[in-house]
Amino acid sequence: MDQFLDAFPFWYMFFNVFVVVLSLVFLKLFLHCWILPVRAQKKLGENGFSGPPPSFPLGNLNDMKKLKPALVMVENSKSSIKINHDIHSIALPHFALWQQQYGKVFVYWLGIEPFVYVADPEFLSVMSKGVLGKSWGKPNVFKKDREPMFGTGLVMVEGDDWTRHRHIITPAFSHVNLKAMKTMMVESTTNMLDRWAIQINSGNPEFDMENEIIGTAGEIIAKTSFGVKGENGTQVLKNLRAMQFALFNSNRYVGVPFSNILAFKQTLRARELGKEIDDLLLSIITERKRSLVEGEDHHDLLGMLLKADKGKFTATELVDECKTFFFAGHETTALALTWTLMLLAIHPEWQETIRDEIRQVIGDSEIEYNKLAGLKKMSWVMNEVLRLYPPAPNAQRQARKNIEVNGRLIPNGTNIWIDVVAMHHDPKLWGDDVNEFKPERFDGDLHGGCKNKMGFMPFGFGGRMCIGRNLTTMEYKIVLSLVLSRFEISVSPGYHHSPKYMLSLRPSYGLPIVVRPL
Ligand code: HEM
Repeated sequence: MDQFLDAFPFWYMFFNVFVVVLSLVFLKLFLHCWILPVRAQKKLGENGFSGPPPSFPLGNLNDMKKLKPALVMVENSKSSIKINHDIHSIALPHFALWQQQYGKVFVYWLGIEPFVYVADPEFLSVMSKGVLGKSWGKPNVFKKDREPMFGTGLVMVEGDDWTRHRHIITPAFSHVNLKAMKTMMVESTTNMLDRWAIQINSGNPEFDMENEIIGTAGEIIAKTSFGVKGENGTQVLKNLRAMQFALFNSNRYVGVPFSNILAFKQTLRARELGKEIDDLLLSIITERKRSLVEGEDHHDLLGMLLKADKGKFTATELVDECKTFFFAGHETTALALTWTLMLLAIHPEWQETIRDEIRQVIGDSEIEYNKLAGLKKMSWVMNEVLRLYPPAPNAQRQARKNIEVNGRLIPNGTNIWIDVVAMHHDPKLWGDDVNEFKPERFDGDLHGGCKNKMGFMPFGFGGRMCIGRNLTTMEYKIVLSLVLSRFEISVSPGYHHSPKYMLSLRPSYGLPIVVRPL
């Protein structure tokens, strides 16, 4: 070997450079995967953050995977079905267990990423106050993982970029603009209900409501975001759903070094679909820009953005915002409606109350946007559903510098995991009836009587509160009004109540509902 290297000085030099580069790569990996996490763990420990002991390289992922979501007993008697809504330990058993051991604020690890778990609204309100609030970004580990879904859309951007995006996008969600979307929502919902009527007439009154509503909500969000018309639109919708499936219907190890290689097939598939979606959306945007010059109007979010934007967004940013609207607004709204149908199906008295209100406020005429605000009891029901079954069951942040909260230092780079389900089901915040379906708790109280205002946060908190909440409320009220005006619903005996966490909070086995025309 030495003779070979002496004879070939070039190879000798190359070998040396290769060894140095390889050593540097190993050193960087060692620093990133071992030294920094160990240092972070030590610092967090010194600041009083304890938690379940992590192992390398999975952190606490194995403990989390071991504790599987359980099935809740559904009491089925002749007259009624009783369902237990105490779901925290069902959907998130690891957090319920660790909370008992370490309290409402503790540290756990996703791979080599430390997460401070927070289920204490007091802690949350201190950490998100004023200047402190600006010190938080979105976890890099999720930005990378969800890049094909959100890119640099509003959900993921931070700092000055976030201010710019939010400023440009906010007017698109104004009441005037939302009003123009009513027809699209009524049209898609009526098509679904007409299909139901045909199926019931053919002798099959049972529907998987999760499927039904997700399909219709997907169509609505695609129409209201970027106009789903034509082949391009339908293809985008299909690809968007396939990408979400590729990313989240698999066993992935977020936070574990090289986990992308472990889930190579899914990652590749998501990237391929992402590329196709980007190309399709780009062609829709180019076409829209052309038709805008010709004075054509489009009453969807993209149309409104293009009109207001006047070149402030690049084409890539517009593509990312369209994807963001779809992913942030599609399943969340669909699941709010799905859980509502489950709860109303087991509470026929509330079906009747809401139906009366619809008769009084809307009557037999066509739904008008301005009348939706008058559906007050429906708003209570919506809030109560979002409390018991929040479609966005957590929020995450990452410290962009060393931050002190209540005298405890959270080191730069530490992630925060806010457990919304835990806070929404905490008897100390809501009282002994916390797990009962009681929409009237929101009568005259936007926080439903919660002892701490931060304890109820279905749409997030602070400046990053959901930008689509008015759109969602409008869609929710339109779909529910149309459903309850034509049908009454009950839960099928085949329903298994087992809410599970998969990005959103969803039924594990669908939601079979029996539908009867009124
Ligand atoms: C029931 C329905 C919905 C729920 C429960 C929901 C929930 C949330 C939550 C919790 C956040 C804050 C996330 C965080 O702090 O990290 C958020 C942000 C966001 N939501 Fe929604 N959302 C819903 C519907 C929608 C709809 C219909 C759209 C758009 C069409 C939308 C678009 C967004 C966007 C763009 C953000 C990021 C806002 C920002 O960071 O400035 N959401 N949503």
